[in-house]
Amino acid sequence: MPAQLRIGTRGSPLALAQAEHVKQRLAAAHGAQAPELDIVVIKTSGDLIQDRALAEAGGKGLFTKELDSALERGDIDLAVHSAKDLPTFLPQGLEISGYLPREDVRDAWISEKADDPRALPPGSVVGTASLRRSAMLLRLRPDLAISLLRGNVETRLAKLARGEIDATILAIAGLKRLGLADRATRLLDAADFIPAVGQGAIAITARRDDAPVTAALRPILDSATGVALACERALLQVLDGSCRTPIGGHAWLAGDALHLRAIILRPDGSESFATEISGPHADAINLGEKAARELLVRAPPGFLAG
Ligand SMILES: NCc1[nH]cc(CCC(=O)O)c1CC(=O)O
Repeated sequence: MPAQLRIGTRGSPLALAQAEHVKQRLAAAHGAQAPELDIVVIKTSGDLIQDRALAEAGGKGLFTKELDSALERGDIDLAVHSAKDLPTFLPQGLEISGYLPREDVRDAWISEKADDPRALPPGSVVGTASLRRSAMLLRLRPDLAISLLRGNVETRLAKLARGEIDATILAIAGLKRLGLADRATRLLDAADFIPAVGQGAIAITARRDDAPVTAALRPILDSATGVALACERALLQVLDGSCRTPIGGHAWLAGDALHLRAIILRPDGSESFATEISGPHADAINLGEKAARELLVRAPPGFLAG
């Protein structure tokens, strides 16, 4: 057991809450033998960039690059991420050690104007920076206006409170971790509002060759979440969508069977392709890849180019 574990995290309130959660889990799992646990905040370029075009140009790695470097340099021993924000590929020397047990994967609808997207008055403005949420909303309600809404969860809720937008959609997992679950007006059914790959799961990355850290993490990691995430991430990897492609993917275990629901959409919601697939959990990666290939065959050429 290492004498000390430095837990790297971004500095947003959600990231800090997740790092604190990991720290508590480690403390509880190791009891009196627990190493000294220190949270180390790392500033990432994604936190500094408020402009969506720039953020898109940088891709998802924007939120993880500095954490990766800190791990590689040995400034931290593990890094805590929202699985949803992890890019498909990590630098060579790093790996996903695993995931904490997954939270509720669903999206939460938040609005005082209507308790469901279908009931919102025509032409209402919904704030979201997520292409997936925007495309799924427009699929249901092409008349709605989407307002780009960057910033952390609190910023978004403040814009809603000031009436700058009529509704927003956020992951219930994030709201729960921030103690804000009571803001949710309703939880959207994951079967027709398919969550993002990784939504609701906290991932831990570490150096690939760091056996003591990996061993210290083992008791807090959840294998069922690992199976579901391996499937979802295989889907994403084969789809290889640009960061401008709306993609939903949700896998879950029921007994020994693994189920996967996946969707790709045009950003304006005018066209979408969805699939559902099941199989033994040992085939997690194959199932994800198979679903992705099916979607690629059905969609017209260039669909994923955005
Ligand atoms: N991209 C931002 C982000 N990354 C993870 C979460 C929520 C927590 C989760 O999905 O695990 C959020 C905010 C949101 O989508 O509402």
